[in-house]
Amino acid sequence: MDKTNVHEVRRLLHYRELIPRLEEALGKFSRRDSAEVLQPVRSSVPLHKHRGFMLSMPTYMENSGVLSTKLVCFYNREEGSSLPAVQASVLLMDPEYGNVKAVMDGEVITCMRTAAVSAISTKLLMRPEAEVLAILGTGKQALSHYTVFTEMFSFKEVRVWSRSGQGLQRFCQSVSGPVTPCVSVEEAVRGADAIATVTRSTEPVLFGRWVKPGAHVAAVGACRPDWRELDDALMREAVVYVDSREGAMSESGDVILSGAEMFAELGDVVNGTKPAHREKTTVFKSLGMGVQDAVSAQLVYDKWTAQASKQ
Ligand SMILES: NC(=O)C1=CN([C@@H]2O[C@H](COP(=O)(O)OP(=O)(O)OC[C@H]3O[C@@H](n4cnc5c(N)ncnc54)[C@H](O)[C@@H]3O)[C@@H](O)[C@H]2O)C=CC1
Ligand SMILES: O=C([O-])C1=[NH+]CCC1
Repeated sequence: MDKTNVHEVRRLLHYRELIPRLEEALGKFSRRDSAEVLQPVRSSVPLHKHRGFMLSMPTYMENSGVLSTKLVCFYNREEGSSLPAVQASVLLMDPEYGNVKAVMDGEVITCMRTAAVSAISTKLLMRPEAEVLAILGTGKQALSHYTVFTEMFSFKEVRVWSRSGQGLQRFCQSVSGPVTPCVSVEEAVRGADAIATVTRSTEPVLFGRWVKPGAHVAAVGACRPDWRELDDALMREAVVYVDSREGAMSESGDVILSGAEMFAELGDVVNGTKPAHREKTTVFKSLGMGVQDAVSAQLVYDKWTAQASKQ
């Protein structure tokens, strides 16, 4: 991917503009009004030789005139591999003519929209008196989650854990605010009010017995039907919210293998059709949706064309 494109997307995309658009898009998606959002469950092609998957994520928003698809490859790389875990491109098309209007880098979009949606779940489901955030993992998603969570909330402490000491050190050096490095998951999450799991693990790393009652967990990794980040106890005890019921039923190992009940989509809470159980332990199981990429890419495109027309 052309680096100028990556920098351009990073320059144009800001959480303060992105978050309200994503919140609105989640609400539209959960209304299942096909003129608002048409988003089939994404298709996935295994890349066995390379321990990866390619996802194709088409989305049409008829009322908004947005037609897009994201192509994203993600990999279960060996620890220490210098190859990226996620690579993506987003295509924006004209729905009337079918021509491609823009092809843009999808890596920044994926990092930012995923973290922004976790921040929305946390805003809606975390207890108001929350003080401690724990982040499990120290990769790209961990960084975007740190950025948006510290921008949006005033945590007294942000704890971070990685299974790699080097990764933990790199993370602590690269963030601009305070952070407490932790040597174990238990140390990081005991007493935490909000927990973001952003690892490439395929086995549970977060166990219910360590989680403070009433905490909110934004679970971002484990995007395959046989991959886990959370254990059965946590999934069964918590009130579980998802981005898409259909998506979670086909892709989330944490949902499918635990047999946990999905209480609501996040969009249902945005729409006020399902309650936000802030008083209980809550899990938001994030898998990522095409509509999140569509509104992010449209925002980049609108800002880019507005700036270009002034020059
Ligand atoms: N829900 C969503 O919308 C999205 C989810 N993802 C998923 O989020 C996760 C993180 O993505 P990135 O930050 O881009 O990856 P990354 O490769 O930059 O970071 C992964 C982190 O997980 C850690 N890790 C790897 N294997 C582990 C294991 N077995 N146990 C514990 N930690 C382990 C690494 O040390 C690193 O800190 C991936 O699973 C990815 O597929 C990525 C994009 C969107
Ligand atoms: O929505 C997304 O872009 C992804 N979900 C899992 C890996 C990438």
